[in-house]
Amino acid sequence: MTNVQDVDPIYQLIFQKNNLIVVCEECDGRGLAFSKDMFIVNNVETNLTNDNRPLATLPAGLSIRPSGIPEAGYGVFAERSFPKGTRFGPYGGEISETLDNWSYAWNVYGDDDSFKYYVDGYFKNNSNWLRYENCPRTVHEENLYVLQLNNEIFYVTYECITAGTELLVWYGPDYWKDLGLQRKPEDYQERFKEEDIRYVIENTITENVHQLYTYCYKFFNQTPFIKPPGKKGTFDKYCFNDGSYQVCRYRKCNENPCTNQTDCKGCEGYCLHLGKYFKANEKFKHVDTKNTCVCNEDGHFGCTIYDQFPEHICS
Ligand SMILES: C[S@@+](CC[C@H](N)C(=O)[O-])C[C@H]1O[C@@H](n2cnc3c(N)ncnc32)[C@H](O)[C@@H]1O
Repeated sequence: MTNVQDVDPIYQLIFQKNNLIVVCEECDGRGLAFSKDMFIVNNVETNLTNDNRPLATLPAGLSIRPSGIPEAGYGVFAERSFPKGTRFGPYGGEISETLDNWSYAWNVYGDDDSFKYYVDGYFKNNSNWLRYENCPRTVHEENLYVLQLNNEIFYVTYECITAGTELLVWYGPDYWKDLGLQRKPEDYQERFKEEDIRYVIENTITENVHQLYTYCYKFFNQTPFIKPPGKKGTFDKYCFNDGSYQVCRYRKCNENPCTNQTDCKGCEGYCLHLGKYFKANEKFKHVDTKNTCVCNEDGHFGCTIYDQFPEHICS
């Protein structure tokens, strides 16, 4: 049994206040300690090393589409609720000690708080979906906090996120020096009615929530995923089901039971999970590899500890 204090100083800071002891049985399989009260959203694993990589790593319940911030390019949106204290990540990218372009890079710090290296998500082929998260213009838009754990960068929600909200993380004071985007301690006080942002974080990770599940990805106008008509290739492609977007991994679309693979309307009775189809009553492992799920006749599936109706989270 390992006390969290031995594992990571940041967790010590977070959990000591709440007198929570995190033991190694509660590590997330990658050596990271976490509380059972923290909601972990892991990146989707992929072997892709081309520009589709960031989208292939996007967890269910999120989408990448044009940002609500003018001129900001793409952004990441919640497609369902995420409770406060939800941890996304880690941020993917090249580890380097120098940078040509700092727009997608985070600093990673050593034990003594000195700069260690950058994790740079500039190149899509070795990055992941977190590279698309934009920076809030004001403290009122901000809904994510950056957490470094064991040399990796994570984003944690410090409030409940409802469907349709763009996920926005403050890049830090240096990033926007020239554009004049800055934060003062008073801004946080006004927003959170607390003196110290750390206090807000400490109090986000105390909710005991059930892990949740959504069964399709949503992408909007993501050209890398649209396979040119009549062309062979390894692009992923869209399926349409009741007018909503779903995406199948092209490789796995061989398993698509539809006769026309771009039309999922004929797939009733099947469940789609991460681009794979399952027949009604068929059992399969969820992407987290822990939960057993069963496909229902209506095309939805239920998993051991997953709740299909997340609305209560923000109530
Ligand atoms: C880490 S990337 C975020 C993803 C980016 N929007 C994209 O489509 O690839 C950082 C870049 O996004 C844009 N960006 C992020 N937040 C912004 C904001 N509040 N206002 C304007 N541009 C923003 C800037 O171009 C910035 O250099």
